[in-house]
Amino acid sequence: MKPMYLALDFPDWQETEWFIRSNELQGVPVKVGMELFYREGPPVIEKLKGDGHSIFLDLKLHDIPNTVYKAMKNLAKLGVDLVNVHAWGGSEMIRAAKQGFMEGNLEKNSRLIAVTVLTSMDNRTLSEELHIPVRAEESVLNLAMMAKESGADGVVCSPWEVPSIKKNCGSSFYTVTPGIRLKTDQHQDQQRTASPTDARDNGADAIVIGRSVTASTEPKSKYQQIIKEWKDDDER
Ligand SMILES: O=C(O)c1cc(=O)[nH]c(=O)n1[C@@H]1O[C@H](COP(=O)(O)O)[C@@H](O)[C@H]1O
Repeated sequence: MKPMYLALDFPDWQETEWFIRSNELQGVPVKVGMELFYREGPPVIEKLKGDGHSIFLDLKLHDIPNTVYKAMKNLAKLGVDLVNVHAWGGSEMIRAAKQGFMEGNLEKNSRLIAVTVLTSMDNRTLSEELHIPVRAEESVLNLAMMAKESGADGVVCSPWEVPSIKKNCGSSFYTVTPGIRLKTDQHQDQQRTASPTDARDNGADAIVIGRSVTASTEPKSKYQQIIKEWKDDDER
């Protein structure tokens, strides 16, 4: 089954562990982001791996190529499924990240992916604030093609951009889609949102789900509801 990564956006390990255990989510695929990693560091990855979780380590590296190369070499040694950089760091930075990733990577099945346009941004953010003269879909596709050319194994994008990425970058180019919300959910700071069904129907390879589950009054049943929508018909 295609993975659904649960975003463990919690302040520390204690709260994370409590949430996983009390909702019987032991062993599900998880995403570790800046909040948890900056507090707990690499040991949190070892703990989660020891508990059987596959991991998307989301630290979105974005710096000069040499710094990203060295940082990625260290991150790759943690042996996670997915690790990411910002595509806006440019082709040279992504190539450097790939070099570090390959030198440090002990798990041959892991992937380096590039974040295109954050799902919290819309066309207005791009045009009015960042002075980018193209719409989000076009910017995402340009970044995806550049990332592929530079050695990335896939991208982070919204589900709506997956079909054009697959068409232009090939079906094996991996697409991970956050900004997932059920129709009745709050969108919070997300702009380019989609439902798990939309993500599935658009051909996303993995989804990321956070607050719709973690901030829910009934996280366990919400998780089950979302994963049911995400599964292919023949897996139901
Ligand atoms: O790289 C990411 O994971 C990411 C990229 C992006 O464009 N948008 C995005 O929301 N994310 C992450 O995906 C998660 C989404 O969380 P929720 O909005 O709570 O579902 C957060 O941990 C974000 O940091």
